[in-house]
Amino acid sequence: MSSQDYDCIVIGAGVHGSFTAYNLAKKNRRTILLEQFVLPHSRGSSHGQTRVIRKAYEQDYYTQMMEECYQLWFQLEKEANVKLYRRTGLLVMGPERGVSFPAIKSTLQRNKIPMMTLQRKEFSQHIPNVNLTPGHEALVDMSAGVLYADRTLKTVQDLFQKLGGVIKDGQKVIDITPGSVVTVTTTSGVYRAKSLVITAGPWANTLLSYTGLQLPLQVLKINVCYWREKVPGFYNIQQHFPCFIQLEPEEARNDIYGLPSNEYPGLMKICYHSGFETDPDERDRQTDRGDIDILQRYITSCFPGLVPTPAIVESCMYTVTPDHHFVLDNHPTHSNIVIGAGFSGHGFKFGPIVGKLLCELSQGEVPSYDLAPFRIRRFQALSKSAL
Ligand SMILES: Cc1cc2nc3c(=O)[nH]c(=O)nc-3n(C[C@H](O)[C@H](O)[C@H](O)COP(=O)(O)OP(=O)(O)OC[C@H]3O[C@@H](n4cnc5c(N)ncnc54)[C@H](O)[C@@H]3O)c2cc1C
Ligand SMILES: O=C(O)[C@@H]1CCCC=N1
Repeated sequence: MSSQDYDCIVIGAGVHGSFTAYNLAKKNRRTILLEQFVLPHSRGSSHGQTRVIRKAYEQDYYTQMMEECYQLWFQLEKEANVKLYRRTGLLVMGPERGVSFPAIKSTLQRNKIPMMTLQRKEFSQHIPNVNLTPGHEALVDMSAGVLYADRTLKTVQDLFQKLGGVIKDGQKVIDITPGSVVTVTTTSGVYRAKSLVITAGPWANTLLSYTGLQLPLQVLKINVCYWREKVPGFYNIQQHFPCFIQLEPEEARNDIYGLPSNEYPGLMKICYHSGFETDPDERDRQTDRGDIDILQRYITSCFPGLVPTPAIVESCMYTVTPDHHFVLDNHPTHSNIVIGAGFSGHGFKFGPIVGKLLCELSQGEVPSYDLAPFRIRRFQALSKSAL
C-alpha cells in the first residue's frame, strides 16, 4: 500500500472527471485521477465513438453555457491538434402544439443562435428520406454536430498527464474519509488531498455512501442501436445528413435521437432517450428491449430508408435526476468534497465547462455560472443524509 498527498483527488475518469482533472492540472494543482477499470473501458457512460453537441435546449442556461463550451472544444482541438467536432446541424422535430418544440425554438431565437425553420412543404427538399409526423414542426440548429467521444477522453487524459497529472487506473475506490484532509482508499493505495471531486457516473451513490449522502439518482441501461441503410449513403455524414431529435408528445415522455451514419459503414445510430433500471455492476443482466420495439415502429414510419431491425446493439448507462438537470455542487456537509453527477443522458457536450466549474468549486472559487439549477438542495426531501 502506498500513501501519497495531492492538492486534489478526482474519482472517475469518464468525460467529467477527465476534464476536471485537466482543469486542475492547468492551474498547477497536484492532481490524481483514480479509475476503477483499466483505461480505456466501456463500462460507464462516456465510451463509444460519438455524441451529439447542440445549443438547442429548452432552458436558456444550457444554451448560454454551450456558447462558451463550443469555444472550449475548439481550443482543445487546437491545443491537442486533433479533430473532436464535426458540424452536421441538428434537425429538431416535434409536435407544434407541445411544450418542448416551441420552447426550444424560442430559446434559440431569444439567444440569437443560428437556426432554420423548415416548413412542411420544403422539409422533404432539405431532408430527403425522412417523413415528418403529421402535426409536427421542424427546425435546424445550424452549429450542432458530432463529438468524437473516445478520442476526446484520450486527448484530455493525455493532456492532463503532459501537465504532470497522475492517472491510476485499475484502482477501485473502496473508502473515503472526509476531513480537512480527505483520505481515499483504493484496492491498491491510500491517497490524501485537500479536496476531492467525485465524478463516478452511475456509481455516484456508491461513492457518496462513504460520505453519508445519497442523491435521488436512477441508473438506466441504454440500448445503443445501429440501423442499416437500405441504400448505402442515404443517411451518411458525408452526404450532410444531420443529427436529429424527435420530440415526442409530453405524455409519451421519451424522445428519440439519432446521428448520421459515420462510426460503422452504412449504419445509422438511432436510440431511445431512456432505458431500464440497472445496477451498474450488473449492467449486462438487464436485458429488457422494449425500447427497441418503439424504435422499430418509429423507423418504419419515419426513416423508410433504414432496415427496421437493429444491426448492432451496444450498451451504455444514464444516471438520471428527477428533473433531468445535472448535480454540480459542494457536498452539503464536507465543503471540500465536490460532486458532479446525474448528467441524465445529455452531459457529454458540457464536458469542458463542467470540468471548469467542478475545478472552480473544488478550489473555493466563485463559479463562472449561476449553479442554482444544479444544486443538491433542490431535491430537499428527496436526498437522504445519514449524517
Ligand atoms: C447511449 C448514450 C448516448 C448519449 N448521448 C449523448 C449525446 O449525444 N450528447 C451528450 O451531450 N451526452 C450524451 N450522453 C450522456 C453522456 O455521455 C454522459 O452524461 C457522460 O458521459 C457522463 O459522464 P461521467 O463522467 O459523469 O460518467 P462516466 O463516464 O460513467 O464516468 C464515471 C467513471 O467513474 C468510474 N468510477 C466509478 N466508481 C469508481 C470507483 N469506486 N473507483 C474508481 N473509479 C470509479 C467509472 O468506472 C467511470 O469510468 C449519452 C450517454 C449515453 C449512455
Ligand atoms: O444530449 C444530446 O444531445 C443527446 C441527444 C438527445 C438526447 C440525449 N442525448
